[in-house]
Amino acid sequence: MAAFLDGVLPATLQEKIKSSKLLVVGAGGIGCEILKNLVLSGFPEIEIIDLDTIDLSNLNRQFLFHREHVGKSKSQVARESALQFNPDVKIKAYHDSIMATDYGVNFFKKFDVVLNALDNRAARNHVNRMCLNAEVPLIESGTAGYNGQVELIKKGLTQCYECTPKATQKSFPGCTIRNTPSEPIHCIVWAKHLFNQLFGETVDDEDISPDVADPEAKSEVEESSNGDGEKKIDETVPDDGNVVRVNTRQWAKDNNYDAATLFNKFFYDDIKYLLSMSNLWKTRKPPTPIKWDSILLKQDELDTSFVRQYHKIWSLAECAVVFSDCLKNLKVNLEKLEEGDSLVWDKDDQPAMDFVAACANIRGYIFDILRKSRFEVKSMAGNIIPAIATTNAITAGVVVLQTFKVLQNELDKCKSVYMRLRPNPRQQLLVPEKFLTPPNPNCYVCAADPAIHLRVDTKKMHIKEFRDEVLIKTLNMVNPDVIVDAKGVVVISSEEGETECNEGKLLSDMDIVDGVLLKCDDFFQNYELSIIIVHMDAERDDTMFEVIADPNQLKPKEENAENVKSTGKDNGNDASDGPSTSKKARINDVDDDDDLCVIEDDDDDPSIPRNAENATAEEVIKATDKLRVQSPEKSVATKRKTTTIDDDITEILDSDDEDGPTQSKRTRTSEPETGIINID
Ligand SMILES: Nc1ncnc2c1ncn2[C@@H]1O[C@H](COP(=O)(O)OP(=O)(O)OP(=O)(O)O)[C@@H](O)[C@H]1O
Ligand SMILES: [Zn+2]
Repeated sequence: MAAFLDGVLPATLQEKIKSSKLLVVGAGGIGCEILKNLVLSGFPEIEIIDLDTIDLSNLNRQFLFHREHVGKSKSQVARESALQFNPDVKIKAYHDSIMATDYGVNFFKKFDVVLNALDNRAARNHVNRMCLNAEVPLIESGTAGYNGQVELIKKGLTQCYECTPKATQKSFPGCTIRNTPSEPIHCIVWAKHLFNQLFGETVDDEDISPDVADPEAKSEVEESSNGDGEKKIDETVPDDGNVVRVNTRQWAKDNNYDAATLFNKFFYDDIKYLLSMSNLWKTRKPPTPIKWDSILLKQDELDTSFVRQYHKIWSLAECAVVFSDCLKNLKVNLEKLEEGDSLVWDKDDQPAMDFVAACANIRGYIFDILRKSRFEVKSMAGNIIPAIATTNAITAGVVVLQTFKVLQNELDKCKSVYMRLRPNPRQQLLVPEKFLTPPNPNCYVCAADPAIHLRVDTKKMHIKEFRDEVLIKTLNMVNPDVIVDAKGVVVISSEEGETECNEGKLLSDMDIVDGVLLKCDDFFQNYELSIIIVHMDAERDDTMFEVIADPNQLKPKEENAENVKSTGKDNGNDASDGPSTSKKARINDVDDDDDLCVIEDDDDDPSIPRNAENATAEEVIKATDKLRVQSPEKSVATKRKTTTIDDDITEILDSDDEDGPTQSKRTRTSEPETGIINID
């Protein structure tokens, strides 16, 4: 084996390698490369886990997989392919989620090093906690287009994955999505919401009907709204004034998902209603409602080969054909499921993707917004930064080099490394961090006695929401137990059914009010957290809750807002204070499935140093936080509801920095990056 030839690796390292056992988490773009490197480096015992099967779109960069493997388990095929390089290696493959309860702390303790090659935060957070508990060094990695990052996470020595706040999801005001779209991405988000309303898991914040509570239109619609300012999609049939109160899915089912009926509802009736909100159109171009019949004739003349021309911008009639076909297919797919189950939108699912491309473009025609090809819509809707095979390969190479250092106990040399597109003035493409970043004493995961403040309207939040949205979705617990500290009352139990009766209660019903201390415990993650409740009276559209890790952040709302305004920064973003920026969430924000996204320049973000020469060491640390960054600024100006599309990334800028990586937080654009690998 090449790596064991004398002179390739030092003899001492060879010895360490021979007696080590590694876990690779994820067998995708980076994971496959890592596995290949490990096998070629002579590692004798490797375990690899991945929950997914191989997709056609993986083949352009995941070289352990070939066409005949499509549909098969990633981890198992990766194992088989890697064994061809070296049949003597013992590789154990698991086709499973690393978050499954089978993989507890003892499972992690078996390994000398864990190598993460994941694509989502939930799993990254979880592995972070398990490795901290098991006291196993974790090498965390990620790529975004041409940028990549590798870092060591070692309990007590370095920052953990959750020491600094994560990137916030790019969010759009709900009214923009529902009433006044102006960019293709607004139409795409709306179309994804429509998919969920009709076929997926429905989420209140993903309503697609006109929003009469839009502050801009408020005065004129106040009288006509139903008191709470909301106007449900299903309540509007303006032509005949007949208000039908059923939910969207039920309404579509009752109409047998008839293309003409649905089309007229979403693209004619609702648009007519929007037009009636005349305030909205005083400074904007009004939309043009479209009737199904008006495009029907043109549909018959179509040559349907356009459907697979992914770079073509479909005409209105073509969109209507796709809309109609997808409705039929998706309806069949939905009917195959058990009653109550729903479809999950997936960019790689043909009808789901086609549906979103067609609906987004129809809305584009209505609002005179630039139309996009299916290829572009896929890129934007799937939050894809094209994965670059070479970045993955380089990143995986660095992961294995870091593994060597860990095995040789040279932890001080394991500084984070950033991959960049062009060399810096020092001719570096791989830019090392200057020092190991120490743990954050306020981290709500790796600090000695982690505690957070939770600002919440205790009279509005139910126990179930508290568990699902705060503990599971935001704080990443898997199966929490919660007791009121002073009284020992069990609020949430991890035992099934034990506290079901509490789920519908409000926090205040259970005496969880301002100042109360809750003890939360996730047995599986071996994670204990104290939560101190801070009551706030939430107004409509206010943030549902705020997680505050740094008590200094616990200032009156107005004061905080002022700070944000006056400095132009979110004051809590100081990495030295850790996840001090409050983590804010609305009930039903979309989940952050992927750490990568479609990007756009965000040159105005003043909190990001452009040039390391001008940046203090802290600023550089702050800016070089990997694929996780800052919480959102408190929105002081807007009362509009927001909706989100997936994540944000931190990207290394090609600046003239002398000293190290400078990163810029980027957000999405309508234009894919250059150098795209065709994802279809
Ligand atoms: N909880 C988890 N347990 C195990 N594996 C996971 C978990 N979450 C994600 N993964 C795996 O991590 C891998 C990440 O690889 P990568 O980023 O290349 O994604 P991909 O799905 O292969 O590609 P793409 O998302 O670009 O289509 C995927 O194979 C994914 O299945
Ligand atoms: Zn931490």
